[in-house]
Amino acid sequence: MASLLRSLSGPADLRDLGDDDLTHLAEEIRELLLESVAANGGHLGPNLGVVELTIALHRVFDSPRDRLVWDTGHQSYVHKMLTGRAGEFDRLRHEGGLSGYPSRAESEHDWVENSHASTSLSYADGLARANALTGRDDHVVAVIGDGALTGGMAWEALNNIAADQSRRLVVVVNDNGRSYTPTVGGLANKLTEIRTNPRYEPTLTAIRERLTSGHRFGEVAYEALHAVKKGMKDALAPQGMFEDLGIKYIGPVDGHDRVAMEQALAAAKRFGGPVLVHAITTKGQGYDIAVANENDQMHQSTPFDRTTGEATSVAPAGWTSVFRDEIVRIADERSDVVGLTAAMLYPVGLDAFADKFPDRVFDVGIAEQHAVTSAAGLAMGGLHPVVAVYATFINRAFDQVLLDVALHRCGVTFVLDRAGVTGDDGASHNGMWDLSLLQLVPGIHIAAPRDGARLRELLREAVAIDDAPSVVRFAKGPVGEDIAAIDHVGGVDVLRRDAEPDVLLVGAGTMAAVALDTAERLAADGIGCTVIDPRWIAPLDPAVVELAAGHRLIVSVEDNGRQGGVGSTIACALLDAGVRTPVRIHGVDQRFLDHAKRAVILERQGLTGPAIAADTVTSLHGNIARQ
Ligand SMILES: Cc1ncc(C[n+]2csc(CCOP(=O)(O)OP(=O)(O)O)c2C)c(N)n1
Ligand SMILES: CC(=O)[C@@H](O)[C@H](O)COP(=O)(O)O
Ligand SMILES: [Mg+2]
Repeated sequence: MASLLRSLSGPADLRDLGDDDLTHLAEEIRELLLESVAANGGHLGPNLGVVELTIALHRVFDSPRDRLVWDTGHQSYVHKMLTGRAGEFDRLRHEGGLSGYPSRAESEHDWVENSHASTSLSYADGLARANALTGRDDHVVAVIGDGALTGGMAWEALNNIAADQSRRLVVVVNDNGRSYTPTVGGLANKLTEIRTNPRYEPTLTAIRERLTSGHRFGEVAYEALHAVKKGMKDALAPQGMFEDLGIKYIGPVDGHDRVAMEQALAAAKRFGGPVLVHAITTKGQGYDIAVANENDQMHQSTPFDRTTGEATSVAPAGWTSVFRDEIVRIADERSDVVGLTAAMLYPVGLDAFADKFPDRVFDVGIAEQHAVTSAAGLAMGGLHPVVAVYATFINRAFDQVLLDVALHRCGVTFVLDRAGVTGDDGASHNGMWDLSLLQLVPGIHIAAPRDGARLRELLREAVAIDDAPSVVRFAKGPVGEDIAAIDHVGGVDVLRRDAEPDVLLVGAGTMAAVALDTAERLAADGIGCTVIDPRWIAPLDPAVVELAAGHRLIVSVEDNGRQGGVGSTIACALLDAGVRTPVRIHGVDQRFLDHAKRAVILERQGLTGPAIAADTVTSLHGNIARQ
């Protein structure tokens, strides 16, 4: 790591640095970002885009007295470097190393760990109210991206923030025009209009040329004009949207011009009421390969080669690619099928569908609640929507699934990618709640495919359901080899059947492979098993209860929280049927998991063949002893 960055112990040290040092510091920060993300993976584009903005923030405001809240938090690496953690970036996103998001355990400068977008303004509203009520005259600053600003919560918060003109609350909109892909919607269009106002640039250039043509004074005069640059933008690019709300607007400001940013932030700080600073930045700034990357400007990178920007290891085909291909085949056959994404067209695999049928895939911005209820409207209008989101993000749209889709018996299919433990992105990104939440929804159909073949089958079965919500959920990462069934009982696939089996192993989704591995290990101990994959978690197939009755122990395995998951459902069904076979439920502990690789967390959680086999032997002997 370079020297100046190493010399900083905290944000206060920034205030003694001169312009040249600060310019050099920005270069060192970009070098460390490239070095650490190339080695470890992470959010390169977003962080390269906020280097000057973050330096300016920490020079104008006094963290942690002044609270700085980062929306989504994926763009907080620079903040971490400037708050004493630059030396830890060699272990970025490593287990026990630096988290890729703010972390209260890491620093007093960090406030919000939740990586779900559009929450920062609500936190800021609460913090500012608390300051007012407790007599603190400190500032609250929320940094929110243009993408996160398309989330409904952000506007609920702005409505409240604007209600009280006495609160010292600064909203910094980091407007780079992108979520992963370009940000969409009317708001985005307005921001783009402000950002690219044709009248502003030529006028400013003309003034710059006139002032600096040939004499020294001109340069000084132009520099002095620097501070009023924003005023000219106000005049030339009217900013009514926010000021009509009652929030003072400052900008647009060049987010890579640290001096301009500091002047705008200082003006905002002096303002003493709710104020919005509109910073214009470029995602990937300083690394041309990122800036030029059309898909996502290296929003989220796996380890890569800095000279080419190419991933250093090519991951095997993942679940998403199976979905990406099959949904296009389905769309070919069914013109009523449409797709919805919440600003994640490529990550959820709807890009091929959108390429072939651009009028049938809708990007609604980071607005999952809207996506779900809009899908209900699409279904009422005679279409069959497929809403593709990461499993953890469906949490915030639970009420919409329950009362906008299911209550009206709308045929909407939810494809939940990244279901189960994801690992690297910390507690709020694990998809460990969807089975527990969605099994509460009356009439819902939930499928958990065990392999690519089953994903294709179950996706087709799901889109054929036109009178209820259907869900297909699958994990992050590579999809294993297809696992053929050797028999079927009702709608349940039998994957293994030993002679005189003692144990019924129920493997849900990706855990079917773990269940088979467990059975192999138990067989070596002379314990026979039947291994089944229910395919549909909800409604639970009665065959599971029938099969359970013929065994001495039921062992369920799932990549979901234990509370209210598959195992709970099976145990409840056995109780209801008066089947007294004991049940062992293997799932994810119901707690927030620190970041680590998915495989490491699954191992820690005992969701492996060896661990489950050992527990089964103990339980079986225990049960034999009790009977
Ligand atoms: C509720 C929710 N949905 C989706 C995501 C996935 N996601 C993470 S960052 C991001 C784009 C954020 O764009 P923006 O707010 O403009 O920040 P930028 O990356 O451009 O700095 C998305 C969609 C999320 N974190 N939270
Ligand atoms: C913050 C953000 O962008 C997350 O959505 C995360 O990066 C997803 O990562 P994966 O797409 O690698 O699961
Ligand atoms: Mg953005």
